[in-house]
Amino acid sequence: MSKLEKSAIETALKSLPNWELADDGLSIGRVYMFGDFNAAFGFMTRVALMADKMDHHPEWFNVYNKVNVTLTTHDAGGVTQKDIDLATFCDKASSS
Ligand SMILES: C[C@H](O)[C@H](O)[C@H]1CNC2=NC(N)=NC(=O)C2=N1
Repeated sequence: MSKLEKSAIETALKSLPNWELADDGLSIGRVYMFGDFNAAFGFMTRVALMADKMDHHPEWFNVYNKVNVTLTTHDAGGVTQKDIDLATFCDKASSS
């Protein structure tokens, strides 16, 4: 899958308002806050199952109720449609 141009990433992020393009342009990221660790880990579990189905895995960091998610496509060396699709799923999974 090929790397998206910066303008295409910015267009896609209009539908993902809490996501930001990293300064180096190579990844997108978002911080999620949950009520407690149980809710945060439930989110991570839902995303992990989908990520494995997609064969596309997040870089993330969890402390208690906070999850920092970074998405990039290593194989392409930047952001691809797979990152946009997984970010869209993360947003859905964060409210289910
Ligand atoms: C062999 C396997 O398909 C690849 O290594 C997959 C696994 N998961 C991946 N996840 C992410 N985020 N980027 C990749 O390029 C990637 N590649």
